[in-house]
Amino acid sequence: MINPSINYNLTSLSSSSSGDVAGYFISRRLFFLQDIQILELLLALVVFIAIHSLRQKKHCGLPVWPVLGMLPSLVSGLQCNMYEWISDVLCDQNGTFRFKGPWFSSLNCVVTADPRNLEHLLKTKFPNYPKGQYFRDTVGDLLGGGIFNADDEKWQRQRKTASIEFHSTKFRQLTTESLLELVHSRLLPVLENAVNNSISIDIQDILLRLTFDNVCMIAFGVDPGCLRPGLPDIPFARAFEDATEATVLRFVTPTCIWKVTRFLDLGSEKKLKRSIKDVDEFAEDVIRTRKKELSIQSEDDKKKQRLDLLTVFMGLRDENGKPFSDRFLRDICVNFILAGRDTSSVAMSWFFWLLDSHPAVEEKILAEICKIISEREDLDPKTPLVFRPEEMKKMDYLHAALSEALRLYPSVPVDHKEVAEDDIFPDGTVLKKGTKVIYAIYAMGRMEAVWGSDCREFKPERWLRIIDGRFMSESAYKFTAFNGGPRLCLGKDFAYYQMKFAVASILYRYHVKVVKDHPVVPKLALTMYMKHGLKVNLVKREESELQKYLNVRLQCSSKNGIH
Ligand code: HEM
Repeated sequence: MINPSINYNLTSLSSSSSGDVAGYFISRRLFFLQDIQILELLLALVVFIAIHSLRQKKHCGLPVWPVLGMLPSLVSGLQCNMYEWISDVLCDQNGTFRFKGPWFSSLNCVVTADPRNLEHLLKTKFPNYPKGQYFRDTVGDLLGGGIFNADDEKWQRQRKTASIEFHSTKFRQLTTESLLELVHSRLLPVLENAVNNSISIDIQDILLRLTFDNVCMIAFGVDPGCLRPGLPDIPFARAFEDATEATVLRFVTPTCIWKVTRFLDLGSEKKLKRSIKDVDEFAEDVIRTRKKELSIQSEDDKKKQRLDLLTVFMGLRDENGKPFSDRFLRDICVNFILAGRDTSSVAMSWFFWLLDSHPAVEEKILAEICKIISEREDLDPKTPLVFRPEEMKKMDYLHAALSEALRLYPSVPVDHKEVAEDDIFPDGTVLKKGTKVIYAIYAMGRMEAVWGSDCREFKPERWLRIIDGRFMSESAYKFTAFNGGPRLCLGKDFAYYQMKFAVASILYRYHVKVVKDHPVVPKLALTMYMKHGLKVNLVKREESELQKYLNVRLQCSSKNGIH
């Protein structure tokens, strides 16, 4: 901007100093200053017009910059909470927008949170929306040909076999028994130790250890012991975590760059290579040992003893009638560990965080638990309380509260598909072959159009039938935390069972109080971890507190606690 006072002085000085050398120089200097100011003004104007004209190119409400596309908006979204940023844009754009990334990146995609589009891509036109080559390339080093990363027949074969296994009575028995053992002989003692020593704990870390031990039992039939006293550092668990973190980085790095870095064995690619090597060594060791064990067992023993996925797949043949390769067996197990490890534990962490600020919900959960156990005919107050499978089924309010936590904080916040042939979404979005489609599960929970004006509130009641208070499920295309259609989460029932069992066992014994001012933000990862974990203090429940809910008197053998 021109300063008007200088302009005024300029005119008066130049006119009053004609013939005066000093005045001449002064006036020249001031003219020079004026020239500079005009130049500055022109320059500012050019920059302003350039910026303005570039910014004028808006698409879906977001500025599109030359070369960079919408990247600057994404980067500013990343500074705060990326999932909130996506939610805001989607709410603004009625549920779908097209993201234009830099020309050199792989970020161009269509982002949607419209249930009609989700039903279309997950069910109606399922074959037209595979995981695709981009996803396979990006996660291939870690996941290989496992279920998460496979399409078509390769996926179908694994899905079918695993589905039969997951729904078999024996398998359910194995998983419930191993969970019971882990909760009662590892989780609760670790929590009790924290209470007795008055120490805060990171409950997300504890729950991750619980589900890691549990899923390794299911997948490999081995117990890594992450939740043993002292919470030891388990190299396999660490390698697994490092490998998933480094893999996620590939999604936000241009493909050509991470491929060159991988070739040169630098940075996160070096870390990825090393951690995958450690994961592979662990898997190879387990596979070798299992093969040896099976080779010296009779057929009858084999059937009786092991029900883990590794043993099941070892007994099968591929499409050529040959046993599966060790590499493929490794891929199957690694994929199941990824599927079952973080998802349930982060869901429980967000649940405990929400509960901390919703005491009325905690009261209702407690009332429900107590009502259920008071119906036991053989309730023995002297023995530690272990919830029974049939009791878990009756916990409708807890089921609703966990679903509500998952609606607001889905363990998989965004998911990905690729368009196989040109298509049009029900909302009219045109999709060219090869387009990447991101479905924003986190954003869906925040869309008024989907959940109503109270969508951001934590209200388990929205999941209950008014007439009898029983749990009421929702369409998988509106509540997509477990995916939907043919690729619906295979572990959904088990996950609910596991979460209800662990949460009920904890809440019955302790108040879980989040440490004051503990920062809670999601981490950018495949699964929605809390970036700083969840620091909590546990407070033992008094017997008198539960008395108001129980019809029967609980006599605790310990002084003031609940078994
Ligand atoms: C709260 C817990 C869980 C949540 C929110 C959850 C969510 C999901 C989601 C969103 C998918 C789709 C992923 C994709 O295709 O990109 C999925 C798939 C899958 N989940 Fe879960 N999951 C949970 C727990 C589990 C557990 C405990 C297991 C097994 C032990 C499991 C096994 C699987 C498998 C095998 C698939 C792949 C299905 C397929 O592609 O056909 N999940 N899950």
